[in-house]
Amino acid sequence: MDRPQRFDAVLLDLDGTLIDSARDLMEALNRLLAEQGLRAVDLDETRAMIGDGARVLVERALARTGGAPDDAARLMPRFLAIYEADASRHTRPYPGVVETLERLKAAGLRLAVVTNKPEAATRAILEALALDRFMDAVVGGDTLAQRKPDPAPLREALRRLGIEAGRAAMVGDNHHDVEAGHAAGLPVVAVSYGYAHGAPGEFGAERLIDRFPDLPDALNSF
Ligand SMILES: O=C(O)COP(=O)(O)O
Ligand SMILES: [Mg+2]
Repeated sequence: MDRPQRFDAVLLDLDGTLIDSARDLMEALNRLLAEQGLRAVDLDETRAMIGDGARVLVERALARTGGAPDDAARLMPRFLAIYEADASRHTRPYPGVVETLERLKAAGLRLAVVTNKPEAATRAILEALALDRFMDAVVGGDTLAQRKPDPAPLREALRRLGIEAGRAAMVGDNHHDVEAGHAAGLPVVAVSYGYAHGAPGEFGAERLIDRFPDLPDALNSF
């Protein structure tokens, strides 16, 4: 691909955009829930709860299974220990992600992950899946005090890349990716295959793609 005229950098959401991580998150949740004497959640329930960081994931899982959502804060260290010990057993990049990231880098774009997943787990997964080599910056859900939909993590990624908001695009699967992107002054490409809460076509993103390999054309269409 040619370097898109409008962009020098692309900020990328992780879960539901670059990687399908639902099964490892479900298995970690189910170990935690079993320890609390609560029922297991299935994959569809897990997908519907991903997207607002680990703490909200645990809160939602407790609420759904008859536990006390208020216990989430207390249970976080245990959940993260379980999840981080085995975060990439089943987690894989979506089809065409590796090849597409290669194309974006070859076109001279700088890339950053901006995710609500805690940074330690994010870095471990990126390394395990050999995606870390593409990333010029990584901002996790606990890197700053704010997380998406707050624009602060996107601004922090741009600062680390040395890129102005006007020269970057955001890519993500959820409404908070669109909100954060717009609040930071970035156009947004939404993906339709992730863990969206609602219809991705209705989030107000400038472009909607059904496959990650459609991203270069979407970026070139601005
Ligand atoms: O950890 C989560 O809830 C998901 O994170 P992401 O979709 O922002 O990558
Ligand atoms: Mg996501």
